[in-house]
Amino acid sequence: MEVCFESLSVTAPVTGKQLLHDVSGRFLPGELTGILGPSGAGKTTLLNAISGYRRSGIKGRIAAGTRRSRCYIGQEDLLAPYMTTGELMDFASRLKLPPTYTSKQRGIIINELLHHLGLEECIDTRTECLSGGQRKRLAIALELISNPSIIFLDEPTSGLDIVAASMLVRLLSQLSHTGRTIVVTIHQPSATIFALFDKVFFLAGGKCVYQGGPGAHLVHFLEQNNYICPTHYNPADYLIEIVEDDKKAIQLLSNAIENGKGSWYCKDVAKTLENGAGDNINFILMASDPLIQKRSRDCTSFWIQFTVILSRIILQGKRNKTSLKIHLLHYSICAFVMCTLFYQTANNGSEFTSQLKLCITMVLFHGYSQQMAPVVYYPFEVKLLKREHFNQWYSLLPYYFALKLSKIPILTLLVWLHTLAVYYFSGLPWELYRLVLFFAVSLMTSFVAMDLGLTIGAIFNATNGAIIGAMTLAPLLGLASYGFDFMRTVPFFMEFIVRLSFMRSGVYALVLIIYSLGREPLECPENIVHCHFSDPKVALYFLNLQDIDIWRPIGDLIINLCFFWLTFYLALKWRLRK
Ligand SMILES: Nc1ncnc2c1ncn2[C@@H]1O[C@H](COP(=O)(O)OP(=O)(O)OP(=O)(O)O)[C@@H](O)[C@H]1O
Repeated sequence: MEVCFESLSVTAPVTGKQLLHDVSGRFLPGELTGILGPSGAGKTTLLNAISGYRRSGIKGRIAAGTRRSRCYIGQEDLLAPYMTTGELMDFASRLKLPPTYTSKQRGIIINELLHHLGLEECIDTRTECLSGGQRKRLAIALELISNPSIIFLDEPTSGLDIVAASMLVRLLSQLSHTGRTIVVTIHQPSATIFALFDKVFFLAGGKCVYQGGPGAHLVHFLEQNNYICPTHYNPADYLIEIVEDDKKAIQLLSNAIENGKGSWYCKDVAKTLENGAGDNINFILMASDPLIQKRSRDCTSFWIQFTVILSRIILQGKRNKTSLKIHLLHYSICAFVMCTLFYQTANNGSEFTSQLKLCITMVLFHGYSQQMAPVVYYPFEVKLLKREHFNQWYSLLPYYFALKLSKIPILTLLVWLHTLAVYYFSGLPWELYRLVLFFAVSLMTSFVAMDLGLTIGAIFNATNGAIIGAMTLAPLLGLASYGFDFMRTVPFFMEFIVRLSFMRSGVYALVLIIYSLGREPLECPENIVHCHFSDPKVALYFLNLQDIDIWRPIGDLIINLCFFWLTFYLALKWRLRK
């Protein structure tokens, strides 16, 4: 399958700056094509536009196979952590190959690919322990499982030494000669790497300054335009130096090659595009080679995707013992501190404010613990999701449900242990329904906070997310503790506003659990004269909660939970479309 594009322009979304100016080109099957040019020339912009990775601000016509027939491997080495090469290959093969393939057949394909890409000895090595070159090769091996006919790679040699870089490009060259169209961007290739390309597409200042064969063709083209490449000089280096030193050269060479259209094999680009071109961008669905399509992922059901993704998350969770230990330590320390602070205060009629503080501290602890962690770790996972989803590994819905389900067991256990300790040592009555409700409210608060954190992590990067996360918590907490000492005079509209805070709902629910549900009078120490809050009804009256049913704040929490489930899903959807 070939890739061709005509009069392609790309503008930056906010500034409106034009990044590519009406470039045209054609990349043929069975060839390795390099998009070259100085830094900032627009190589990544072009690759992202023709691969479909970028969708906004594009004008022109593009034909680049179907979404299933192409894959994109970005500059960052995005590989799922805590998995070995073999496990990751198996994970990808279960998603990408039709379910009719037996594990033996999948194993044969995996071994063949690992052998071909020189990764056999790394089969039991964890992805985070692989070298830079091995990581790049694994990223390619993973995509090759579905046998794509077009592969786009952004700067695959970045971070590699010259030997590893040449090895990788040689491998790409071999892969392209099996009938695939492989397009890579490379900043400034060495002479050895340059010679491995079948075709090169030079960009400078967002314009095409050369398209065609490397070596003699390029030298000849330069000579025709009065640029004589010195003998024994890498023509790629020479062209980059020309366009960097002399800005007029960009216009001159771009005119000579008609901004990409002038190359002999580009003459019939328009004809190819005629088959299905639209007004703006249009990915023409080209006839697919049945042999190439044989292994493509097209029939893994929701259930298969869900179970495979869930098993990966569980495996990663089991391997990431540090995270589990940190969580256990955090919950244990906080439980110890809270047990000490509120020791036997929940059954003491003279400790009314301590009981309120207990409720606020519980909600603050669960809210803060569960919101801030995803804000920091989730942005990396979103990048991985984006790449795997773009390359058609799985759909969003099975991923979403697998992720949500995977969070339940550990969080439930942590919250249960914490609640049990605080409940017992604070002196709350040992009644099953009260304990279960106290735990349920703590758990719901944790889940709402986690979904809020995941939503922020899905939208923002870790730096901005940490700021937004902290900024969101502050008003929510402010609303949670607002007006407890003047509750009877709180205006109606403020009552409505405070209900928007899930933390407030959590605090209300805990207060009602402590004082309602047929609570017996609290004990009063002998030396205390005024102990009117020993009567739970007085406490509820003071807080203006005497007529509020316990299910109202719990209902508010459930509404918040549903709202943030939806928000998180929509945030992911938006991020994947962006
Ligand atoms: N969103 C944006 N807003 C404004 N300018 C942008 C935006 N994205 C890219 N650019 C600019 O477009 C130009 C091309 O960027 P691009 O990343 O495609 O370059 P490149 O050739 O891949 O560079 P490098 O080899 O250094 O990665 C650069 O000057 C860059 O600053």
